Amino acid sequence: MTGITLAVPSKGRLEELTREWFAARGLTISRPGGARSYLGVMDGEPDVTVRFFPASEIARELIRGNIDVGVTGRDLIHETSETGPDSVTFALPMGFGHADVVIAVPEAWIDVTHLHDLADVASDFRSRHKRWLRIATKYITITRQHFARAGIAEYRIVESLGATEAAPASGAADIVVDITSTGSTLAANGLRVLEDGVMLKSEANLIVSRTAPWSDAQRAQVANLLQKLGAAPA
Ligand SMILES: Nc1ncnc2c1ncn2[C@@H]1O[C@H](COP(=O)(O)OP(=O)(O)OP(=O)(O)O)[C@@H](O)[C@H]1O
Ligand SMILES: O=P(O)(O)OC[C@H]1O[C@H](OP(=O)(O)OP(=O)(O)O)[C@H](O)[C@@H]1O
Repeated sequence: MTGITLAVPSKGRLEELTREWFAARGLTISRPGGARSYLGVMDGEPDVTVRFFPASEIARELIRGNIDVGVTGRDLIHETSETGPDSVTFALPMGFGHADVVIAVPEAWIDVTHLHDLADVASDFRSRHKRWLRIATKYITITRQHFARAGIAEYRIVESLGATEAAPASGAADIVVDITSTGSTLAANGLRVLEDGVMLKSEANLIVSRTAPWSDAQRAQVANLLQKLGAAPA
């Protein structure tokens, strides 16, 4: 195997900003096969194969070592696996895709402002309502880790694949863990972030796999690409 793989987001909010970011650093990514093709080219860099993947798959494949360098949100590396952050190097924050993974409760819960209040609520649910506090989220790993560190065990996760913020109003869950940037989706759904409820601050990052089995030539190619992008060596 020669050459290295750079994976960039194929859709969504990170796609265009990623390509603009590379272009601003003199490395133009093109998609010769059109928007439905998953193979790209970096002009003037024959050693670099560009692949377009969904942001979450980029996180998974960097951790597995199937791609060498990738662009995705920090949140997705933490969420994909507990050991995700140890399996990669965050080489460069890219200055876009800023968002926080937060714990939010219904605005009506006026006495619940901090995580320790939530711990009390969780026990109350068990003793008074005879059921678990339900948390709607797609951030299962991050939620479990954070709640375990906070010593809260009395809850259940309701896995949500979209419109997470609607879950408390619809009765599908009591509170949510989700990503937010402007806060407008939470506000529109009558939810408020706990004062100590930011679990993770995320932004798009240039990320290098630590598990990819590189030859010396590939290691040099990765170093060369990082240097051109102004990133620290991996
Ligand atoms: N509102 C937001 N503002 C800024 N960045 C965000 C926001 N929501 C998500 N992100 C960042 O963008 C990443 C990808 O989100 P996005 O919803 O575009 O993913 P996707 O993989 O394209 O979509 P899908 O989840 O539908 O497959 C998130 O993991 C996060 O890092
Ligand atoms: O704080 P805000 O600026 O309101 O952004 C937060 C919203 O953005 C993301 O959703 P997205 O726009 O990707 O929609 P989706 O969940 O339907 O993919 C996220 O899941 C939140 O719902």
